[in-house]
Amino acid sequence: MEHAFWHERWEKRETAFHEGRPNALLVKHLPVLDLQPGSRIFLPLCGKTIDIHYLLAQGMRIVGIDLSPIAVSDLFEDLGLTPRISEAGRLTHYGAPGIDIFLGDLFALDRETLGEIDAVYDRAAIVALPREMRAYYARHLVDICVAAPQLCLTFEYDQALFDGPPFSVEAAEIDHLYAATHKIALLERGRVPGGLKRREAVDQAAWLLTRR
Ligand SMILES: C[S@@+](CC[C@H](N)C(=O)[O-])C[C@H]1O[C@@H](n2cnc3c(N)ncnc32)[C@H](O)[C@@H]1O
Repeated sequence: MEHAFWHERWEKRETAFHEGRPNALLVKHLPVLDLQPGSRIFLPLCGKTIDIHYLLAQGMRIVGIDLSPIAVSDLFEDLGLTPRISEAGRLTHYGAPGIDIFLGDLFALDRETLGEIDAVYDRAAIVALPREMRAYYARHLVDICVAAPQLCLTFEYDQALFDGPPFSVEAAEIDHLYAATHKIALLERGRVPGGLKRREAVDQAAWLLTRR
């Protein structure tokens, strides 16, 4: 999607993707990432997700990136933290103890700026992007995230039923995008409780991607 699309969503507060509680699949499957307190976990396209509050409460350190200044300032306000704000090349860095958030385009985030990470958590990130951008997204993550394992959550439904985002990302696409670099394990697949956009026939899947 164009940047303007997302800026407009945040300005109009059309943020139905934002969950009011920690994501159930994250809570269930976080242990597979085998992280320790102090581990640094990267959330691409992080918005102001409550999952960040949850991961901080587990003792994790967070690094995230989002395009929207509204999302980033809401996130720090919700956390009750006052960030230190500085330039980081084409991005702006918002930092507080245990948390680094970059404001700007994921594709402008390089490996050095991201720093060392222990895991990647993709929730509502790959599914937020149209098909042609997903290949670019996956290649970029592989490039900047080096050997970190990834917990990736996807939706699967008949794309003819409605337009994304969120888009349907089927198992074959995960395989196509990541099989060359990662071992891929399906942790769980099941119906999305309540469906999506008033459609019931939507599944969600949780994938563990570990670097070969
Ligand atoms: C569907 S929302 C998901 C947010 C969050 N992961 C969550 O679970 O609530 C997608 C987010 O990606 C951000 N975004 C879209 N394209 C981006 C890009 N190229 N770089 C950084 N952030 C982007 C949007 O501003 C939006 O907050």
